[in-house]
Amino acid sequence: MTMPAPDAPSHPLLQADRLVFSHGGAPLLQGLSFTIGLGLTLVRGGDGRGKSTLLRLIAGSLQPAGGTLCRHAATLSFENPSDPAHDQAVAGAWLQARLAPFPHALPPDEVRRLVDGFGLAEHIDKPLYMLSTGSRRKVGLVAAAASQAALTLLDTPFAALDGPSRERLARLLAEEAAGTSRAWIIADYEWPPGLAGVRCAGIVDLGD
Ligand SMILES: Nc1ncnc2c1ncn2[C@@H]1O[C@H](COP(=O)(O)OP(=O)(O)OP(=O)(O)O)[C@@H](O)[C@H]1O
Repeated sequence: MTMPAPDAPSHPLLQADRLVFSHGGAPLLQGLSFTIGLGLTLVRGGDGRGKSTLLRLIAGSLQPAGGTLCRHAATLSFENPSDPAHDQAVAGAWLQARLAPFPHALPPDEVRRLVDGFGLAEHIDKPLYMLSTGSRRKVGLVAAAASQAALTLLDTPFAALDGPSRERLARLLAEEAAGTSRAWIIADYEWPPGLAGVRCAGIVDLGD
């Protein structure tokens, strides 16, 4: 089921038309259509309804079996620092490498402010395998925020965060919700409580 965005986006950055996808068994997504514009869009759904799969389809790491996905965004950020393949990378160097392809990424002093804001200063010189799950996720959030990507995908972004980092993330996303340059897709079970009162530009509902 897809709920229409509250307002049709005036700058569609992504259009999905009758998407079909299966991991091999019964179809997980069948005839899913939606449009994503600027601000924050929620991809919501219960356990196993395909939220993460849809993000991977949008990112292009999976291909739909049917339908079309048209991305108009020039740049896309979808970070997964928890991937064991990144274990040996030093957090600061990993961040730098992740930001390198983004032409409008924040300058180093602003990245540093984000690192400090998420309480990561003491971890920035450590390899990722030494960081807690939450800290690894925060490094990914800093990369996503600092990329200034036109389209940014976040999978359950508040999960495993400490209180101050949840607040920092909520502030960041609240600012982005009011912004006019970036689209963010947040996959989660519901609109995160930390974003209560923040404008949701649209909902793609995968059901319960
Ligand atoms: N690589 C894969 N191969 C086979 N099945 C998969 C694969 N990835 C996910 N699935 C299955 O597809 C379904 C959707 O998974 P997905 O992770 O996209 O859902 P989700 O909504 O993000 O779930 P959750 O919120 O529980 O993480 C689940 O039943 C999952 O087990």
